Amino acid sequence: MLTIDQLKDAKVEDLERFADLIRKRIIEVVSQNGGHLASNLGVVELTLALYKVFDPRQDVIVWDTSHQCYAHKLLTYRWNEFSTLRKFGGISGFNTTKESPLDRFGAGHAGTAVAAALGIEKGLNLLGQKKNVVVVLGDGALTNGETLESLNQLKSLNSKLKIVLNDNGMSISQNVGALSEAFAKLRTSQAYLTFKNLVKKALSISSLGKNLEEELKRLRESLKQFIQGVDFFEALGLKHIGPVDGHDLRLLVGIFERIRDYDYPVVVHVVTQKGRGYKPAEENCVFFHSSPKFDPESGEPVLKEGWLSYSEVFGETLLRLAQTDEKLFAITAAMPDGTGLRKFSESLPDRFVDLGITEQSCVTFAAGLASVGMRPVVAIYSTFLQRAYDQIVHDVALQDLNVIFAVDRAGLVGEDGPTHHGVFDIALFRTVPNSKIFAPRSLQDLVNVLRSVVEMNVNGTVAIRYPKQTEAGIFEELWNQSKLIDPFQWEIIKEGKDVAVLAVGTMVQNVLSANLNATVVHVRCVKPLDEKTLLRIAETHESIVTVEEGVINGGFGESVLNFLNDRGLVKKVLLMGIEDDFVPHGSREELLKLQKLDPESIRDRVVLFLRKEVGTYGDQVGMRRS
Ligand SMILES: Cc1ncc(C[n+]2csc(CCOP(=O)(O)OP(=O)(O)O)c2C)c(N)n1
Ligand SMILES: CC(=O)[C@@H](O)[C@H](O)COP(=O)(O)O
Ligand SMILES: [Mg+2]
Repeated sequence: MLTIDQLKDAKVEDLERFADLIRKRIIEVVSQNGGHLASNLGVVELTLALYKVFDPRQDVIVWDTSHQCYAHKLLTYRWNEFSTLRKFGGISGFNTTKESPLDRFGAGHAGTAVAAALGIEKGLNLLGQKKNVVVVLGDGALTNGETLESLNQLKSLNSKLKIVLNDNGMSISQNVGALSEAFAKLRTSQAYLTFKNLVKKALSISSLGKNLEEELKRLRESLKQFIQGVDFFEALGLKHIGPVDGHDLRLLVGIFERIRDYDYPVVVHVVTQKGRGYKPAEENCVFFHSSPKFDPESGEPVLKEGWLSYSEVFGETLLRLAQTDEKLFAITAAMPDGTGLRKFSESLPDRFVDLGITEQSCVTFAAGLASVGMRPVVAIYSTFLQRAYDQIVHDVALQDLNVIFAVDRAGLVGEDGPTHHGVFDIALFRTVPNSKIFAPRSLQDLVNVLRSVVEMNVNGTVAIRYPKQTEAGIFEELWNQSKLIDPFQWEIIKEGKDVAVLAVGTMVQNVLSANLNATVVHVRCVKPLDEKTLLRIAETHESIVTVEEGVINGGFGESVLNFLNDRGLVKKVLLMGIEDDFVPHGSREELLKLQKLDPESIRDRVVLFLRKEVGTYGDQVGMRRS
């Protein structure tokens, strides 16, 4: 066990031992629970040096995205509880103020730290509190629009932010874009290597009382002929130190000590290695970015053989379709692997882009492509697509453009928790005029829906949502058995008595497993409603239940209520979905149970609903909470 108190008392020579302890603990727990292994192993020295000099109890340290916060958590009094990382009721994989006041700003989405830190700094100044505000920012998050917008404001806001740029050359996969190329040149240049040694020398000189930054500046000037410099920071009015070795504890402590009292904004550009100190993660940091459980000895992951994710099936299907349809174009926001597009990117590189963590730009870029007749498919996780609401409305829908949104990780994602659950997309897309929302219920259904949308030219703003889930299957068989369907038509899977359950996508299986004597309908198309089928259901059933893995507010169930109300059809209706609250982290199964969306809960609730006389919407809301 190690705490910040021990760190404060330690000598710099002890820190290497501390780094070993922290790495061991991270590997031990992540191998059991899964988690963001590679990013966390890369920032162990950086965190130790930072917390040796700054103090998260006094200063404000804001971690961008915060997927790399494990060493921070361990040092800030969560060593033992860390064994519960990402488990239901346990420690979150991200910073959250609900867990500790030392997690100063909650996050999970990238690019928020600089803006938040600027606000914090401004607020503290107005409140007369003198504190250092420090941001730890990844090179991937640096290229995000929100980060760039905020960096552009540092000078005019008279900020004194200290920004530690953690440059490992990687986003989840290889970082992209011009800035990232410039950094790559800098990292590998002879100048950086020479500079590393000179910085060490400078530190020993500055201990004699000279100003480190002046010395570094002088050194940089003298190296200018070698350095293909990143003048970027200078243009933003930021002092810039580095690049420096982010695993050299003594060097980092020395630099942080010297910048602590600067009264102007400064960027310390540190170079780290993702996965550092654990060979399997060093060798495959993409896989170990967000790792499943693995054997700590061999690094072998625990995977289910013969199971396919919806993402893989989406990627394979799109590739097949694109091989014969030259208009199809795939776009990802820094997640070629997570979205299943890796193979597409390698097979059809001219019709694929990874634009980095720029969800908004991805959508408008797609709109641009569509405006000249291409057929773009934007694959983004549901939670990150929230960022691009205006682009969906203003750049795609209002312009009548044909863009397909592959909304991955729709529904509860499990261990990543509330920052990542994809529960708002139905409500989001429902508000967009003329949009279409599809929710396949199986891998085969996903292939059929995507094929049909593309081959039957379903136009406009089209969203296809699917979960973070694997199912047994072989892609070749899914493809060979695929067929064109009318994607707008609901499917009556089972005829029953008294009650009809309208289940969206993933919920079809749970409703079937609930084993109710009910009519079960697969709502393949959430919007527009299949009015013909809904009217028939309403004519033949007294009670209707809707079940969706998304928020009830603004969700599918509400559209059914509106439809019935508009036609004066008085029915008993129960809406099931995600309540008006954030859902914590835990396994998907645990969370579905918590939300009463597992088969047993669905069964109990429907039975109770049918027993009770419920005639008003208010009663139904009451019922949902019982
Ligand atoms: C808005 C948003 N888009 C995408 C992601 C997914 N994501 C999480 S971490 C990450 C890479 C971040 O790279 P970097 O900031 O360099 O951190 P590193 O993992 O390299 O330490 C991405 C793309 C996210 N969290 N938020
Ligand atoms: C921090 C972050 O946003 C990503 O790393 C995300 O956790 C990946 O999720 P998947 O593991 O579902 O791809
Ligand atoms: Mg990075």
